[in-house]
Amino acid sequence: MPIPAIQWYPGHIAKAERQLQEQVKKVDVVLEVRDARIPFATYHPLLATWIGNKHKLLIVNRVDAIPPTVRELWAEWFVSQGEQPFFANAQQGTGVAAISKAAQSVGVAINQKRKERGMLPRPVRAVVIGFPNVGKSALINRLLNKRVVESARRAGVTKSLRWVRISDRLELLDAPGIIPGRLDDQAAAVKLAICDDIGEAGYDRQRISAALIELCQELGYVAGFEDRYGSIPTTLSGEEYLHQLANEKYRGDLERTSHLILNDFRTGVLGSIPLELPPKSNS
Ligand SMILES: Nc1nc2c(ncn2[C@@H]2O[C@H](COP(=O)(O)OP(=O)(O)OP(=O)(O)O)[C@@H](O)[C@H]2O)c(=O)[nH]1
Repeated sequence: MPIPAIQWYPGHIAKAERQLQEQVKKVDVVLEVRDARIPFATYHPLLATWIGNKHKLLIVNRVDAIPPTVRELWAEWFVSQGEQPFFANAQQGTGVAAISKAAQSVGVAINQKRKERGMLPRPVRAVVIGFPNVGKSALINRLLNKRVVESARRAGVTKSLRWVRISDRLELLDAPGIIPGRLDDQAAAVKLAICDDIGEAGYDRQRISAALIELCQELGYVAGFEDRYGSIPTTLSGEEYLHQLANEKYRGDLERTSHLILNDFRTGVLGSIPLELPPKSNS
């Protein structure tokens, strides 16, 4: 498969990294959101350095977009790595109460220390961070129980910092921290593009939809293609299938067909499709 041309802007990345680090500095606990379809591609290798020894909660969002069996595999794998993941559907609010509770419980230890120093208790401070489009704003809205942060299918812009109180024990930065894309990993970048986590201007739609087809072949999630388009991309390459479908549906219009496939994947029309699976354990 040819390597798709993802374009990056180093200046923007440096600025986003600085902003994120500023936000992290101001809080006690970081709520890191990843996309359940691509938990690895929505992880940034420098994140641990940025977070330092602050508390972190790992939120695997869009759990509705993967099959329950795959969710279980990820749960086991994260636990084997010493992480305690919280699975959520921030759009519907599923799993959000447990996240709020876990964030508030971080405050217990903090206030115990404050008490020992003769200080009054204060709410624990948190920030939601993650790659674009993973569901940060939707999670913030659910935590706040109201719609104050704009949540939309597009790349976001961080606004000025403001605290919002969730309870007398928890305060949240109202602007999510955006983790900038990864320059160094093309395979991850392709998955981010497939999942709409990179602005459309940054990639070639035909190549990305061909890559999606091949990932579905590799992982064995092609049944939805048959239901939707009447054929399964088994023996064809991603590009060949794209051409075949374009000829059948849109008189060879590859752009339109690519748009259709990507949109069908993103909206779940092709079914629950994970684009990554956890590594198999050796035991
Ligand atoms: N199916 C599903 N959709 C979700 C979920 N969480 C968020 N979404 C949708 O995904 C889209 C992006 O969500 P946002 O909350 O705007 O994502 P974000 O991370 O704040 O995005 P940026 O502002 O680009 O950084 C919206 O259309 C949400 O409704 C989820 O758990 N499941």
